[in-house]
Amino acid sequence: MSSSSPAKLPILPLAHPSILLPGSRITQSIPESVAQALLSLIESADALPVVAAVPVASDTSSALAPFGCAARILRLVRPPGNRRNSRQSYLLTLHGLTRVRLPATFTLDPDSVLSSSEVQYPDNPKDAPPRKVIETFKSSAHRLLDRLAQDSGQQIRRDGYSKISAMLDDVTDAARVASMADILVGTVNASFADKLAILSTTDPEARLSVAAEIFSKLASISEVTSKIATQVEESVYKQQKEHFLRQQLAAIHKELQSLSGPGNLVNGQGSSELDDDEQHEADDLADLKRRIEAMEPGSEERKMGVREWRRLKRIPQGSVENGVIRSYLEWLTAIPWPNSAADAPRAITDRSFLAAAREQLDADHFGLDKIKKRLIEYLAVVRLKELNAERERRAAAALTPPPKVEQKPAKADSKDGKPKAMPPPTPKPMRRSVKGPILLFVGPPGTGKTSLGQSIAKALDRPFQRISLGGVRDEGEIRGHRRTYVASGPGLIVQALRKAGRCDPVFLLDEIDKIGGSNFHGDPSAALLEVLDPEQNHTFNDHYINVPVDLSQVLFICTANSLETISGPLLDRCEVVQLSGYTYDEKMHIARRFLLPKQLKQNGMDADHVQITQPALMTIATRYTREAGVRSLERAIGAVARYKAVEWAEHVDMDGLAASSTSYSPIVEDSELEGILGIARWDPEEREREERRGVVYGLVVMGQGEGGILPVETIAVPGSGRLKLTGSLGEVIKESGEIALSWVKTHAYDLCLTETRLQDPLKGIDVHLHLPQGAQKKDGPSAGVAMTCAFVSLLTGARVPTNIAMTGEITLRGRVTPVGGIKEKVLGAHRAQISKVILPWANRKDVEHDVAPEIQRAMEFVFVRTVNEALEAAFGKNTLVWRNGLGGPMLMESRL
Ligand SMILES: Nc1ncnc2c1ncn2[C@@H]1O[C@H](COP(=O)(O)OP(=O)(O)OP(=O)(O)O)[C@@H](O)[C@H]1O
Repeated sequence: MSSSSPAKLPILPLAHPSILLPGSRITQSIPESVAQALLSLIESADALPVVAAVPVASDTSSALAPFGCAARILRLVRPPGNRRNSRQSYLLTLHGLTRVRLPATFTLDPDSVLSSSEVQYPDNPKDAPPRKVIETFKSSAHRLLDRLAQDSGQQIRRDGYSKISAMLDDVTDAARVASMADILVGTVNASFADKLAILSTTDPEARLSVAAEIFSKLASISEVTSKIATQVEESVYKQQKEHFLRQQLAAIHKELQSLSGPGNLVNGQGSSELDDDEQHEADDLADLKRRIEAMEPGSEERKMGVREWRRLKRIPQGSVENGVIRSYLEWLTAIPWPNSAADAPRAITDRSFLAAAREQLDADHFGLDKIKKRLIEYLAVVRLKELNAERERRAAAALTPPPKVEQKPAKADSKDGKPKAMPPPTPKPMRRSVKGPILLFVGPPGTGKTSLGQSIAKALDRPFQRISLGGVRDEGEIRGHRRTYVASGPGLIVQALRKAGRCDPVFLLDEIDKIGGSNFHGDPSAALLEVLDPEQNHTFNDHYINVPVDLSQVLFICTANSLETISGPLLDRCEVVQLSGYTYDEKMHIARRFLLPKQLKQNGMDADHVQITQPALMTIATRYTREAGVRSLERAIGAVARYKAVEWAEHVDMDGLAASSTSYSPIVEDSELEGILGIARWDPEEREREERRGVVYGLVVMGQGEGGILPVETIAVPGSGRLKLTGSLGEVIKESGEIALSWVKTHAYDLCLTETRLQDPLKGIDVHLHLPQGAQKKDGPSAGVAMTCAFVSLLTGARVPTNIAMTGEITLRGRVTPVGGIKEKVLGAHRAQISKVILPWANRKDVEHDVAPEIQRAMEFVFVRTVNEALEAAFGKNTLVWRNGLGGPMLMESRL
């Protein structure tokens, strides 16, 4: 850059941030002293005078910028008369001509007004700026002008920007394009710094580049600003619209309410507490927020809660999605998470805990000594683990330094939903590991499985929840359904956890033998496996909640009626505790001590109002019910109590309370039972048990785990020696039938059924074997002895007395092998008033250990090793005719 043609011009400082560019105009107010100096300049000059308008470089000092603009004075306006003395009262309009440079040595004299100084006019270079630079400049200028035209609300402004745009196109002279840059930068809303940069750039090519940059920057800012403005506008519009519609809705409701008459108005003011739902809504939301804030900082559940809370805030109220998120958050915050305050430890560590637990079990249940012993062992293990965990916790607490006093508690999320910075987390207390093995109570209905579970919960002082799994076919019932499903919700486990309100309850998983296996709804028993597995259940995944739920503190107890349908892996995780049913003696005690008082209380009576005699109670147990447990017995006692309640109420109503109660007798005699409970279901003489050829009684355990007797019926029909089996028999029991018949055929000659050893005893006949009680599926190896006896009875004509029942399996060689369920079977036989039981020799120990002494005394047990011994025990000594060693028949006493 070269400088030439120095000239002397009066220097006019422009107050910051005013700046004048060549080709532009500016109007400024100036103090009177400056105006006077300018006026004298105007008067002394021939034409309109020129001054150098120099900007003040910053607002902090009065130093001038090194460049200014030579400007012609266009106008100087004197203020009206009354304001003549005020400062800055003159208005000066200047027109910028060309840029000037102040000498480096120039300093402004504060005392002189409008001092003159030498200035230099920078030379224009000979070469015009290159085309490319001009193109870039023009396109960025067009982009900015278009943007400004778009953004401006007034038509006149839009027209102005379009005209400038057209003018720019018209300028083809490369030398003039640089002055266009000055004019445009002066026109658009460029900053002081940008304008100063343009003023200080004397080289036209460089000036075009700087101007292009400024235009691009301004266009981008304008674009972003207008985008944000549109977004804000849209959201405000949406909110306004929603608010407006809600107002309208409220108004419509109000109108409708007033139309439906004053009957609906409460307090005569036309509004009820039901209308005040906005307040409730706000309260509910505040409550929800509080509960999210109370969650453990940094935990998965809290993160999920915060995320969903933010979504809830974004979604308009009343929408379906809003409801879905609300109910999800209700669930999420209602689950007792491990840190929840309700998680109070209890006196399990007390020295008296086990004694108290024993008392509790005795107070709730009669008998069941072995089971109670097992439960006390179980509780002792739970207690020991708790004590160990406690000790470890203390040791860990002693090692970790105490938290600093100034540390503030975890702060809630801020109003805008953004989590505030968390203080460093305090060390987490170690999780208590109070797990014992998972108990599985197996036994017939009504034997106290559920109530034992309740007693354990009471002893541990933990909430008890019963989860019924009978008939659960869908995995979703255990694990919950994903939120994408309509009306989805959490599964049974999470529901129970919420009801329990603590994270360490006792859960009784009832009837796990009735849970469905794998099907197209998933595999519920596989889901149960995850629940019960201590390795996995600290991160149980409920599909609805979708945050790992810790079940490691939950004590699980399962119940089942039989073990047969429980899947192997599930059984593997449980420790089986067998309950077998009660003897009549035990039932009498349970009825007197527990069932009768309970039923009297439930029916508003007491022991003075109803007294059931011992024979009457025995009759209820033996003739009105015949079950392993005591549920029907309890029901029957309840029916007696209700009957007496009606009698008592009628008596009181008629005679008044003061009247003598001679007409009302609290005693319930044996003879009255038929009038109260109807005809007894079971006949004491067991008439239906007829002693017949080909029929014997076997012993079975039914599907519910209940023991009983089962007739084995056989008949001979014309045929060709085949065996026909009916009665819903399984494979194993069918095989028992085949083996029994083969044994009889092999020994037909010895039993004098045939003349020669090779003769078939079934010549011309088929044997049909039937096990009645039709619909029940029967299987299992225990009917071999009974079937053999039935075949022998059929073919020889000898009969087995009906007071005899038998169980045991046989081999082809005629040995009797042991079977299971002896206790249940013997109890069932006792209930059915069987007096003699034939059992395998190997089951002797089971009877000695498991069968109550009073039953052992009341019944005769015959233990047999071979089929021959069994036949002798069944038919009686010397009843059957056995061929003697010489081949002739050995005549014996016959019952034919
Ligand atoms: N040994 C007992 N002492 C006192 N009451 C008992 C005893 N056994 C059972 N009961 C009572 O019998 C009733 C039925 O018992 P419970 O409901 O526990 O049976 P359950 O074995 O769970 O039956 P289900 O297999 O059908 O679920 C309860 O009222 C219970 O208190």
